[in-house]
Amino acid sequence: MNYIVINVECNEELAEVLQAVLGNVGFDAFLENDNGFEASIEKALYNEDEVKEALAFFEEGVTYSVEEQEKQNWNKLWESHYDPVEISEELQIRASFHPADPKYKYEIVITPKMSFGTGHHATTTLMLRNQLTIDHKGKNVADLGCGTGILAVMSKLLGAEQVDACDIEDWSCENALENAALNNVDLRVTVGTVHEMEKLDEYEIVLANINRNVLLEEMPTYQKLITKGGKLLLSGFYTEDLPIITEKANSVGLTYLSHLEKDNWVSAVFEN
Ligand SMILES: C[S@@+](CC[C@H](N)C(=O)[O-])C[C@H]1O[C@@H](n2cnc3c(N)ncnc32)[C@H](O)[C@@H]1O
Repeated sequence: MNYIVINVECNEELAEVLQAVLGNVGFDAFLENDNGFEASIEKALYNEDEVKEALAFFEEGVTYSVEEQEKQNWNKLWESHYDPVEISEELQIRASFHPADPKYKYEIVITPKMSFGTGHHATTTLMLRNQLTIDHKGKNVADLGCGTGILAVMSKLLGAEQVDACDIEDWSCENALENAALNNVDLRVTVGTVHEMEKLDEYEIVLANINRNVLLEEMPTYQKLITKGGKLLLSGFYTEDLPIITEKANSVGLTYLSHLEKDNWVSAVFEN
């Protein structure tokens, strides 16, 4: 399978914004470098006009080039650039080629490949930080849009009993299972959306780091998936979208509890 990779040269501030813009037109893997970042998308999903239109607004201070790459090359590139990330004093995310660091209570080892969820993106960081504040012991957890499976693995490290994960991309599901094995935990992983998960079980904790529109559309199903008193952790949307997300959550019977912010991204906690 081939991928379209856009190499964007810009400053750090713009990189955050542009990654979000490209995320909205389907790009789902981002690799930062000294001059900006690279973003990739499966070739079949790439729409050149849509991308040109999205980037036209940012002509000043941004240059970019587009190339086609094979999946394998992208993975090699990723590995050579991947640094460990400290999420909190307790938690570090690293690759298997980095040494373990005993100063952390929790470590998650990730081989990211093409999937989103390396710990480098603000939304992943915020979800993990929210998870660290929630009691997972003995609970059933669903991770919707699992990417690398990083949040699902975290749930297991925090003592969850059963963790089910799903993603619409089959390569993410494969990668989540690979990462589960790297961290010596068991996950059940399904290709598909929350509608597949509905058939499996009910959950005391539901995690969904996807995007604003998907969250708004799927919110009624999230509510049905969560046991009474259970928690819903959401991310993938900006600070200015917190009111509309909260309004939708309230309309299906979920109560806002708290939220964290980083680089204009949010992760919010709701209760059923
Ligand atoms: C922002 S990434 C989050 C990855 C990981 N959970 C994390 O927190 O870093 C969103 C993931 O959701 C997947 N996705 C997009 N729409 C989805 C949907 N409706 N249902 C399930 N997964 C979806 C994408 O393929 C992508 O892997």
